[in-house]
Amino acid sequence: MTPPHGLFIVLEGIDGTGKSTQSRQLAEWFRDQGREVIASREPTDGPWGAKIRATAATGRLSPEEELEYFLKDRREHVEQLIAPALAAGKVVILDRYYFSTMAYQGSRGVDPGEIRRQNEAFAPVPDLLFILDLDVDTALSRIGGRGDTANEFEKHESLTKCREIFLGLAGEPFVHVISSGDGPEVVQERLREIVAGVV
Ligand SMILES: Nc1ncnc2c1ncn2[C@@H]1O[C@H](COP(=O)(O)OP(=O)(O)OP(=O)(O)O)[C@@H](O)[C@H]1O
Ligand SMILES: Cc1cn([C@H]2C[C@H](O)[C@@H](COP(=O)(O)O)O2)c(=O)[nH]c1=O
Repeated sequence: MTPPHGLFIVLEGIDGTGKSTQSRQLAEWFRDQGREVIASREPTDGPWGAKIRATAATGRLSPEEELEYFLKDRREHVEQLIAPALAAGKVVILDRYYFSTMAYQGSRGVDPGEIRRQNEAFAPVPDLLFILDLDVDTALSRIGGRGDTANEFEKHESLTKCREIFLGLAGEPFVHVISSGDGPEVVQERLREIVAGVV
């Protein structure tokens, strides 16, 4: 029997907008419907992802070095997890992908269009991209409420630029900007309504 067509969903947005919360709930929803789901995140928990995460505390690399590390991490992620899962007809839900590279390394001066070109040379474009949108002050307060202190990637000025780059993607057919200012249940219902329209 031919497996169902894989479905590739990405959640993006600045730190604290609820990506991890929504990804978990969306994965649970699909599993309740009997679909096989691969939920993952970037930076990954692999060697390159670990190197990147370490810099959140020790101090960031140059924008160019960060870009190279994220590309290396993502190539492994696509080859080892994303592509095989989609080929097997699974649902893949990512908490961050190359649109974060466009936003975060773009906010440091690397051309977002060039970042997108380099990534789309090997990384599949998702079927759905949800951009969770929230003002920076509220996002940072949620990070504090989570018990974390803002790290080197979570500076107000850079997150403001990141948010602008994310919102610049609005209007593309696979992109949906979702305000995450409402409660998590309300946000999840909005995601499910859009997903239900394409599955
Ligand atoms: N809609 C919401 N309303 C209020 N609080 C929320 C909402 N969604 C998530 N939160 C809370 O905000 C904090 C950040 O949520 P979460 O970790 O899911 O965000 P994130 O986008 O994954 O953050 P990061 O990018 O830093 O990992 C958590 O404490 C979470 O419980
Ligand atoms: C994929 C990706 C991520 N980042 C940044 C964004 C975050 O501040 C950190 C860690 O991500 P998490 O959601 O807090 O786990 O990494 C980036 O700069 N570039 C990227 O491509």
